[in-house]
Parts: sequence; structure tokens; C-alpha cells
Amino acid sequence: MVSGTALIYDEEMTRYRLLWDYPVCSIEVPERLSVSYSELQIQGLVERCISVPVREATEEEILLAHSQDFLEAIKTTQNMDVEQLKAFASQFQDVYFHQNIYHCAKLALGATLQLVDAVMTKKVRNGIALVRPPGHHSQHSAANGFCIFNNVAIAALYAKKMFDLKRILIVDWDIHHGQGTQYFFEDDPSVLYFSWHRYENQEFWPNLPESDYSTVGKGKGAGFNVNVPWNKIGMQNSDYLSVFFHILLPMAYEFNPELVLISAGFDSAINDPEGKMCATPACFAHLTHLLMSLAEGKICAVLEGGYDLHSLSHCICHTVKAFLGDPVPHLLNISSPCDSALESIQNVRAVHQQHWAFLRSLPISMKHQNVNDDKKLEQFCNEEIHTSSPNYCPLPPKRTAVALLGEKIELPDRCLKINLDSVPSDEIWSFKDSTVEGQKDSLHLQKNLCSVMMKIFQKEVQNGLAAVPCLLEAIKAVLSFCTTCANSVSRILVLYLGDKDYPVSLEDDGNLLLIQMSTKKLKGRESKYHIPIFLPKEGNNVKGVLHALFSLILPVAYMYNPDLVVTALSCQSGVDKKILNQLTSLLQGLAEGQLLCLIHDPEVSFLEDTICSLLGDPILPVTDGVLQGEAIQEVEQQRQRLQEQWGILKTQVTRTE
Ligand SMILES: CC(O)(O)CCCCCNCCCN
Ligand SMILES: [Zn+2]
Repeated sequence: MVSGTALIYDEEMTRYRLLWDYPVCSIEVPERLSVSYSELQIQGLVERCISVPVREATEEEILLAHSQDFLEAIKTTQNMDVEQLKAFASQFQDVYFHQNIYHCAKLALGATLQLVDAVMTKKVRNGIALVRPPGHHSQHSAANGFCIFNNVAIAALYAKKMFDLKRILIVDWDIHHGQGTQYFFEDDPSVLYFSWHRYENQEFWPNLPESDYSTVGKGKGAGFNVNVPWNKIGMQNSDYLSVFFHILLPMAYEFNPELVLISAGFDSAINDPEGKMCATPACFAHLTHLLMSLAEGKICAVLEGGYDLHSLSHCICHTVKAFLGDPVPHLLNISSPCDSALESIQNVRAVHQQHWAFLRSLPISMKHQNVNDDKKLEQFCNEEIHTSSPNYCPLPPKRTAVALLGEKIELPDRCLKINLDSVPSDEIWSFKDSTVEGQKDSLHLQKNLCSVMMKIFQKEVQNGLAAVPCLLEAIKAVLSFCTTCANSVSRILVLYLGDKDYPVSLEDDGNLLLIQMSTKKLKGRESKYHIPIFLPKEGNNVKGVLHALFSLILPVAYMYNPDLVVTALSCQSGVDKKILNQLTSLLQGLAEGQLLCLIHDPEVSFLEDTICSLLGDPILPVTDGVLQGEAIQEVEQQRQRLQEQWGILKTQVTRTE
């Protein structure tokens, strides 16, 4: 099983800087790398990563994207004096040169390709390259916006050529539009380019009409270029997560990439002078986590922008910790995106409707700029940065405690086995589905569950799994345990995948949120905290689970912000096992990874897969990610109905007044 996170950095890339007075470029300083690297050291993250050396990119690699003339011109900067460098720079926009920048640009590109090699040859699972100069603005024959060679664009071209890849996802979360990258792949359906960027209706740099949502790609590439413009500053975690849930993740799963490249610019984080946004560093741990279930975890993050040294260094640490599989921190106050963000989300979904199955059958209209919610006019953010992260982060707890009724599988040694009482195993498997036979059995069940939960709450393990004879009994046991023994748990999210009517004795006080996915219409009363999701069965397969996950379950779960997540799954539910593994993996972004999986009548293979998901192992992609019509309609109706109570579910501007 592939593991390990690569960290690629070399201080040589700090050895160039601005040599003359050029205000728009003055923020791109060498300290961006040195301060970030020292924060990684302070947090004990350098030693937990696998250090991969940089190398110089070859001319052949540079020419994958750039013209020979451009390369020759850049070479000449090595022997220029300051006046000549200044004159040379004036032919491009917002970029400066230095006698050592060509060398550093080759190292930045070489570092990026080293990372691609390490991931694609399975030396590591994922990794980050801390590089400068950045790349996503540079074009075939032009340097632009601090960028010389387009590191990520060349990485995609290189990966296609060297590893014969057919589908590569580029996620560009830098606050500037990577127009350079867009130009390279505009007509290429094998590279899905996603970018959000400060736009302010073309008022913000690089002020291009082709940066708006309406640029969706050309010819065969139509639909594979996704621009999400931020037309106000001050966007927050809720705005960023909404775009992931309602645009990027459904597209990414439908595209099913073999490799994910992140143009990881952190000028989209709070306190950055360029972005003026409000998303916190912890949010980037979640953005990273949400992408890690794609491409069997093969992700290469390459630094682009980020100009507030404090914010930048903490964002990078959160990204690395997520790559390492550490629990991702709670995000507070997740709620409805602002109207300006909703307008952008609505417009992106409208123009991409014809290109993506998850959008095709939805009633989406265009919404033109007439929203003027002044909530985003404020220059400051109302959340101070939660970077009081401990200087030296203790190693995370052991991953998984497992209580199995019966001894059918031997556990990986990374698991903690709850030693069962000496109950003869054949007797245990005799549990019937409807009730737990005899007092002894349910007492036995309770004891098992309690021991798993104790280990989770004592932080001895990260999460746990219990094979149970009856899901509803087990859920009740868990809830009663929490109310009696675990006062630190005030909000529990239960995701029950099954057809039995849960005895909804919910007093709706919000300390339990029950989301039930069922293949039959449930008559139980629905309320804010009891969400039945009907998923039609086609053949023996339940369709639309992924769609429900992105459009409903994850957004509501993030807004609810539980202290514990419980999944109650039954193998007979007819849901594709790979989808259940995706669900188990994605839900670990909540409750700081405190997840308890209850499995009824488990098949051994499913148990093993679930344990792998809980251990943070890479999980198989979902091949039939294409979602089905009827299921989408069902989920869409539930989303429409619930969005008033769960604002994060909104995908279009609702004129309330
Ligand atoms: C890698 C990167 O996207 O962060 C580079 C951004 C370049 C910005 C140039 N002009 C900014 C002028 C407006 N304040
Ligand atoms: Zn940027």
C-alpha cells in the first residue's frame, strides 16, 4: 500500500529577489519559502515527510510548453545588469527578473517534475513542492505575474507523456486566475482545469474577460475548463466549501482523474494582501482532505502565490498535515455562502449544465450581476486566524480500533483489536437481523461498542469499527453511551444506510443529526435533525449515493460540525462498496476524524476495505461516477426543501425579499 508524503524544497530557490523599485512585484520575496520551511520544521513536519531532492528541468521539459525563442530569451537574463533586467521585464506584465531567476525557474520546474515522478512511481502517495518562481500565469512565449515557466502545466504535459495518463485534474486554488494554464489546456479534454479567483467583474488583475465563468473550454475541451469568479472580497470558509461541494467534487468524481495537480496558491487565505479573503488556514486542510479520495490519493501540490508570511506558512502546514493523514481540525460557523458567491456558483453550474451529468437534469437558470450584498465590502475579516496551532504537533493517535463479532479476519497491525470475551464465535454469528437474541448478546454488544468508543474518546485511537448484529440497536447503544459517559460529545451525526424506520424519538434539540439513506420512501416525520434521503434502486445497485454525499450529506455535516460521526451500514444495502469506502473516507473530514463505523452482517471483503479507509489508506476510485437522472431529481428535491434550514445547501440566489 502506497504511503508517505514528499516534501521538495531547496534554499537555492530563495536566491533571487527584486533589484529595483517595482511596487506590484515587491510582495514576491524569498522569505515566502524560508519562513514556510522553518514553520514546517517548528511543527515537526519536515521529519515526517519524505525529502525528495530538486533537480534542474531539462530544456526538453521546458519546451513541452514554451517556445524555443522564449527559452533562449530567458537564458540571456543570466548575464544582464539591473538596467538590462528592468528593460527585459518591461516586455511582460507584472514580472521581474534577476541573474539567478532562470536557474531558480529550472529548479522550480525540476522540483515539480520530481514530485510527479515520486507520486507516479509510488515512492510516495502525495506531496508538496515549495517552489518559486510560481508558474500558473506563464504562457507559451510570455512570462507573467511573477511566473517564468508554467510548472503545473508542464507537470500535466510531462505526466501525460511519461506515464501515458488520460485524465488529469488541475485544482488552482490560488486567488489569481491561472490564465497561462487555462490557455495551455483550453481545448484538451484530458486535463480538467478548475480555478477560482478574485475577479470583481474584471476589475481585478489580470482583468481578463476569459477569466469569467463563461469560459468553459473550446471544441473537445468544452466543459473541461471551470472558472469560478469571486466578485467580492472577504470570501469565507463557507464560500470555499460550497464551491467544492456543489461544483468541483461532483465534477472531479465524474471525471475520475488518474492524477490530481494542485496549483496551491495561498493568497486565497485570510490576511493576504492580494486576495483580501477570509478563509482560514484550517480550511486548506479540508480542501486537501476532500481531494485525497480521488486518483487513489495521487496528489501533487505545487506552490503558486501567498504573500502574508504568517498566513502562508500556516496554510502550508495544514496542507502537509492533511497529506500525512492527520485529523483535520474543526471548521467553525460553516453556513450559507454569501449572495455573491451563490451567484457565481449558480452561473458556473448553469454554463456547465450541458457538460456534466450531475447538472444535466437540474432546473438551473443564469443569474446576472445584480447582487450587491454589502456583507463582503468589509476590508477585514471577522475571524482572527486560528493559528494558535501547537508549535510541536504531537503525533496523531493510532488509527483504528476494531471490535469484531467473530474472528473472520486477521487485522492489519496498525489496528487495535478489542479483545472479545470468550464468547464462542460461531454462536456470535448466529445473531438474527431483527432483534438481538437474548440479554447476553446485547450486553456483549454494548460492551464491545463501549470499549471501542472509550478508545476513541481517550484519543487512544482515531476512529473505530464494530461489526454488529443489529444496526438500530447499536445506534441506540452508542447514543446512550455518549449521553452517559462522554459529556464532551454534544453533537453526534449518524448516517444510517438502511430501510428500517429508525424510531425517531428525536427531541430535535440538535444533539443528534440522523441522516438516513434508504431505497424506500420513509414515512417517518422529517425535521431539521432527521433527514431521510430516498435513493432509488436500479437493479441491485443504489444510484445517486455520491450525488447525495456532495449535494446534501457533506454540506449539512460540515454545517452541523459534529463531535462524533457514526455510520451504520449494511452490506445488503445494495450500495457499491467502493462508494461506501469513499463515504467513509470523506466523512473523516468531520469531528476531527472521530468516526465509528457500525457494520451489520459484514462481508469480510467489505470489512477489510472499510478498515483500509479508516486507516487512511488510498481508496479505489469510483468508476461509474456518472450519476443517474432519477436519483439526481430525488436528491435535488430534498436539497431544495432543506436549504432554508441548512444554508450551506443553497446553490442559487434566493430572493427572499
Ligand atoms: C502566483 C500568483 O498568482 O500569486 C502571482 C500573482 C501576480 C499578481 C501581479 N499583479 C498584482 C497587481 C494587483 N495587486
Ligand atoms: Zn496568486
